[in-house]
Amino acid sequence: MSVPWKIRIRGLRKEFVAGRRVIAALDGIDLEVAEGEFVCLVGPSGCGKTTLLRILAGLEKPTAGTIEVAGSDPARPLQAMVFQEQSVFPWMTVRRNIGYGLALRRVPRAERERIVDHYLDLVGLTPFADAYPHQLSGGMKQRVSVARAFAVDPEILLMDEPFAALDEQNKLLLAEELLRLWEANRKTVLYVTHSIDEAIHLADRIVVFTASPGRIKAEVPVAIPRHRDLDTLRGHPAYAAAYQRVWQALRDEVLAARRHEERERVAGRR
Ligand SMILES: Nc1ncnc2c1ncn2[C@@H]1O[C@H](COP(=O)(O)OP(=O)(O)OP(=O)(O)O)[C@@H](O)[C@H]1O
Repeated sequence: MSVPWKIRIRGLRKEFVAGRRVIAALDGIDLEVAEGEFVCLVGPSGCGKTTLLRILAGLEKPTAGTIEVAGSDPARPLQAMVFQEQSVFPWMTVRRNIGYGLALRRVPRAERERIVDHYLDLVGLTPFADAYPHQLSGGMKQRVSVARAFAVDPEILLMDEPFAALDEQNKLLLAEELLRLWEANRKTVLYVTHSIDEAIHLADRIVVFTASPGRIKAEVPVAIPRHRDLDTLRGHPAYAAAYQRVWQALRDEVLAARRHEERERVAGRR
């Protein structure tokens, strides 16, 4: 049976208990993401974006509500996650890092090598296939992480500020490469970023969260055709409109998050 959504979230609430305090991280999240859609999540610090990805990755349990991921093929992993911090294995070569998930899934060696070669080529790391992570730049290591996530062909891809630690120019290049990969292989992606610019570059739809506890404040479709080219993107009339809508929704929430953090500081909880 086919469903119109790939991810469906209903009434999601997540609380954490820290000592005698209960922290509500997410509250009343309802969200549907279509198959092959690229959705960016933006919101003030601490609004629960990472928590939402971790719940989708099965690393946290919701306090209330439901999360469903429509799986089309039981042989494929449900999700793969790419984190901000470099999560490549330092003792493995680039080739073995990219093939790691495939080896875990016992994909036969010849098939594994074929897939790894394909992604090495797509992320431009073929000449570095036998290098170790300490021989690579930060941007190259993140390319390895992204290639590893695509290589296992997950139903959905969860990306938590994957390029945040990189300098601006590398961030732009990596975002372009990610789009190239995604356009060749339209996965359903949930991508967390603090950058409105990056969100408009990447997303079909931007979901703006409120300050903690995170609720959905606005959903902004990005009506800019693909293939999006950085040279012309910012001059597109829909760019300014999307930027303004996201920033208007976000501004008050960032201020609210800042006030909350100041109160916590005064109370000595930070
Ligand atoms: N394991 C935990 N125990 C207690 N509180 C937690 C835990 N994980 C997250 N929180 C709290 O839940 C809230 C949401 O955190 P989360 O990291 O999901 O926010 P975020 O939007 O990803 O923030 P940032 O943009 O700064 O990365 C925060 O108040 C955080 O302190």
